[in-house]
Amino acid sequence: MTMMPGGEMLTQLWSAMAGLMFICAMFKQYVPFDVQTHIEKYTHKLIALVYPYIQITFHEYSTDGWFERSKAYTAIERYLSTNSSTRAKRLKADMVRDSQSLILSMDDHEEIIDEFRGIKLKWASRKTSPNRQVISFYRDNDERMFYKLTFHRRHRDIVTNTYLNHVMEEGKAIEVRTRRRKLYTNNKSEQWVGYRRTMWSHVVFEHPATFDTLAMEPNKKQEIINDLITFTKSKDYYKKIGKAWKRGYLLFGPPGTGKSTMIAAMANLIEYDIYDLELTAVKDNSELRKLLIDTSGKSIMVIEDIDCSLDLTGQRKKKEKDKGDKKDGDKGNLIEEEKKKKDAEDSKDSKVTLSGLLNFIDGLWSACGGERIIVFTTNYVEKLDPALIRRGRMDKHIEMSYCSFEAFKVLARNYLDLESHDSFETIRGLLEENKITPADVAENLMPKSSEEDADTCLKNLMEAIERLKEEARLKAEEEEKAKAEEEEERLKAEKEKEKEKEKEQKSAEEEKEKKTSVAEAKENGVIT
Ligand SMILES: Nc1ncnc2c1ncn2[C@@H]1O[C@H](COP(=O)(O)OP(=O)(O)OP(=O)(O)O)[C@@H](O)[C@H]1O
Ligand SMILES: [Mg+2]
Repeated sequence: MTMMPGGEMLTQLWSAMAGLMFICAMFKQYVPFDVQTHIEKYTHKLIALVYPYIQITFHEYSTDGWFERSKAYTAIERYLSTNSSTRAKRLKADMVRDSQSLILSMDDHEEIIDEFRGIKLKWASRKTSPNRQVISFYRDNDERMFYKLTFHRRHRDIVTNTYLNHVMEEGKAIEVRTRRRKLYTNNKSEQWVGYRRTMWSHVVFEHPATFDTLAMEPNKKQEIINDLITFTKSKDYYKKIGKAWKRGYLLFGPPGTGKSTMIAAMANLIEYDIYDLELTAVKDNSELRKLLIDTSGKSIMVIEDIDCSLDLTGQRKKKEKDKGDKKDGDKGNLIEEEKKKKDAEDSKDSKVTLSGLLNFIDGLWSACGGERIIVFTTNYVEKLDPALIRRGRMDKHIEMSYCSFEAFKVLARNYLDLESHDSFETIRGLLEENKITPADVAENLMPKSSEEDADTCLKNLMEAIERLKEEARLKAEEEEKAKAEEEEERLKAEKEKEKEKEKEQKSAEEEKEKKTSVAEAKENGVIT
């Protein structure tokens, strides 16, 4: 046998390929289309007889031209991004929408071998050639990507029943880990976001609060962390007990005690999106349901100041009354008040009822969309209907209260990097005697200029607490005085009343006497 020189062999290969391509072109041009389809069909059947492999394709966009990127394709992309980045030689880097980091995936026409329970599976990334006869309104690039999975037919069952599920779950988990979380809020009407109409609009959620920075009793904090983590891992448990995978938290306490901060810390801990539901902007119960259906899993649904949004009887509250109630609360925040006033005006058009809200929390629809946490916040827990906050609806009631010494220590560590200080004991005493919110403590601990150091900030805090103490004393005195005055007024009024009564009695008696003497005179014949 004579060996062909390398160059000559290559030339022959090229000419053979060119010949094949020429035949293909002729075939496509001169053989009628239906004959071509027949020939293709039988060729596939013939190949299937001798070729022992099964192929599954996953297209990036579904073939009916719909614009949504296939969820399966996205999950596979993420799954392969961890596998392919170590094995494939050519990778493409992409900043995929909603992701916070670069995604490395197989480049076009690249292939990798994955292994699952000893089975080898081949993933290939391919591109369909553009169909020039179809005019696309949406995408300027008609090339469609797809993944092709090839495996031996004896593994059909394990691949279709187990492996593909594994790929989807892994892919989704990677997506959750790498995605940017979102903060949604509801609008008054639907609008286009990307390719679909929705009532939610969103921004990237970037709140820095964590449970480390949250000032609270350590035990209570740990209990909440454990509760949240257990919840996220309890899919099978909830299924077993036949309960929708959701959990309700009621956060209550005075303004500035960290309720909103806690929600941000929760979302950061379990990496969920937040849906901040503005109930006053929801037209009616059916719109509320629509909003619920339009949320994704792994989300925290928040309704802030629930007492201001819904009356217990199902009718909206008169804001003026509410405003009066809040006068003695220390929520002196004008902007907040303005906002709430506006909400109250808006709420006049809203017909969401208490039963609508209860349905929203644990009706049949509440189970759709995967795991969900519902959080209500309120400053006045006693005003809420017991039905709304009963266990099972709001599973965990968390009181956020005034700053304790333990909570202060967290703030001192965060704001001043202090673990201990001479003044801590004095501050402990002051905090035990006085009610000051963590928001006020935090404000005093924050240096206001570069000259202010930890000592100055702690001094500021102590002075602030002393001032508060003095204010509270004066307020108490004033209240006492007002009470005494009120009592005096009441006594005076009572006396007046008594006098009036006596007077009336006296005149009645006089009248009676007069009548009796007239009668007697008549009887004696003095008067006829
Ligand atoms: N427990 C806390 N830990 C850390 N920071 C806190 C805490 N409570 C309040 N703060 C600080 O005070 C600010 C206001 O707190 P936040 O908005 O969470 O209070 P809130 O309880 O939601 O009040 P409101 O009832 O008025 O909505 C926050 O920006 C945060 O910096
Ligand atoms: Mg708040």
